[in-house]
Amino acid sequence: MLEATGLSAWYGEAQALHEVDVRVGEGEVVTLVGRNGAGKTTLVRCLIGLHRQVSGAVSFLDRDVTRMPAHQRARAGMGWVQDDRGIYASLTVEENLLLPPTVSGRAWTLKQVYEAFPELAGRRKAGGTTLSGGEQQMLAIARALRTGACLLLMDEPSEGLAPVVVARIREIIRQIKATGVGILLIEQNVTFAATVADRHYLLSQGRIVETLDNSDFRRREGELLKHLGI
Ligand SMILES: Nc1ncnc2c1ncn2[C@@H]1O[C@H](COP(=O)(O)OP(=O)(O)OP(=O)(O)O)[C@@H](O)[C@H]1O
Repeated sequence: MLEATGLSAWYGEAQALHEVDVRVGEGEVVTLVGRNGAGKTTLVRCLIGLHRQVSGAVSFLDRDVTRMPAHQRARAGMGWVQDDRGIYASLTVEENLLLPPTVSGRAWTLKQVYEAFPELAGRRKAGGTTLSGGEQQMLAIARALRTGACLLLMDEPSEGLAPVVVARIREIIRQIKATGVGILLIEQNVTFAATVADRHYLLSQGRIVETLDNSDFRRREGELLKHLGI
């Protein structure tokens, strides 16, 4: 559903991505793994249309979106789950859930959200920022699903969460995958990545240095941890 070919990106004169190719299929979970500064965030920003100093091509659902601005890519079905979670502090959980525009017929209803995220159902009248980190992460994911996005791009969904909450996020990702939504995760937590994804791209200095299916990734988990320093 998403395919980028020969993506290069710059910040002024400094090149941050070099001829990167990535692909995410329907119902596929793919991670971008690499050290700080490897280019993971830049790559996702290029895919969703937020970084414009770029060359190469991006296609989404068989449409060339290379020149499409970010808001149109969102309308076409790309859902961005940011690392700061982007929750509106002055709104309740339910108001946060009612806010996103619907972009497709697969948009989750409030009922579906509350069934899949009982944690949010219990907190529907609570202010957005009174939530725990895990609940905020769930709200950010649920909001993207409310739009009907068919591809979710997530920035380190496991970051800063207790192991029991990380396990819950893993469960949620699997549940979303089962609906056919494609998921691209920036993930520094190799162990989490290995338990949730089908495929992994290793980035180093703005280049994809390896593409691994999950069995190879798991087999090399120790080595990857050591060599990547992540
Ligand atoms: N706004 C910016 N201006 C100039 N250079 C930038 C900017 N943002 C990122 N860079 C540079 O681009 C390169 C890739 O950074 P990027 O943030 O994409 O990496 P990352 O893998 O996401 O790292 P992190 O995990 O720390 O977010 C780095 O060399 C970084 O210094």
